[in-house]
Amino acid sequence: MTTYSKQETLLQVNNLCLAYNHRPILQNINFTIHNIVRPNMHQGQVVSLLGRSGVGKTQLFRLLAGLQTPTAGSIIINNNKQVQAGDMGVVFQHYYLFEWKTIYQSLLMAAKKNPSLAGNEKEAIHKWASEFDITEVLAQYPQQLSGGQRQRASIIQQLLKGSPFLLFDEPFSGLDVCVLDKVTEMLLQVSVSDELKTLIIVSHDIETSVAISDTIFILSKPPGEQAATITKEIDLIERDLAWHKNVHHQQGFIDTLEEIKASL
Ligand SMILES: Nc1ncnc2c1ncn2[C@@H]1O[C@H](COP(=O)(O)OP(=O)(O)OP(=O)(O)O)[C@@H](O)[C@H]1O
Repeated sequence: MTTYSKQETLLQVNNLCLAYNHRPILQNINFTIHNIVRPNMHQGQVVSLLGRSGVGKTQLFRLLAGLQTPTAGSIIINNNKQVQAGDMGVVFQHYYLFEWKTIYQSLLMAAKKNPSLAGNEKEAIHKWASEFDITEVLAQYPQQLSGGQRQRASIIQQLLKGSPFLLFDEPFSGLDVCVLDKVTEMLLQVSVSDELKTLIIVSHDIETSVAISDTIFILSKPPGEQAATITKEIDLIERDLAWHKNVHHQQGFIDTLEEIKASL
């Protein structure tokens, strides 16, 4: 079992509710993300929110991104600040990039928003571009890129902004197996780049999410209820399933997938 400790609270969701015209969609959502520390390791957090189609994942994603106001409850980051639009780096499913700007121009705009990069924007862009293999497309426009290249460019765009939180909407959907492997590797690389970097992945891809996360939260509707809530938290570290490569064949991994399927 890997040695680790859970330290300060990075994000706290308290009794979050959302309703449209008095129709409840999300009810009393509560969860906490802690800073996970392993001795001599740079280790961020990778958390997945899993749920069936239509259960309310996109609504929860929009609330976490600060793009939607809850009907009740709160999302607190940095101990006492209510989350607002712009606090989190948001990677949308369709990899939003400025179509009329080259990739380099878009990345430069993002880097200029990050005061800690002042004067070093160009170096930071080239470092991430080289690390994620998009150097050769920096001078091109988004429509000239493949889906995988667009995805990497839009992740780098958010990384350059420097937010400690990165929120991903369905990052694995529509990817072929080879690209999927690259994307999961890239996300893990991002998570170890900084101890306080927190990746929150909203997805319905159970297998990929379990393979790369340290914690899983299940969003589902309890029997007889109209609205969804977090019905289960699975600590993959406790199960010794986090931070291992090739975890797919372990019995604990297979059992966890079955458990999640039964809970959705
Ligand atoms: N603007 C809106 N007004 C009223 N109801 C809405 C609105 N937006 C979403 N909903 C409802 O909220 C519920 C959850 O939708 P949401 O898009 O969050 O689901 P999801 O889990 O992301 O689904 P999928 O995985 O299929 O994208 C649905 O019943 C939907 O009809």
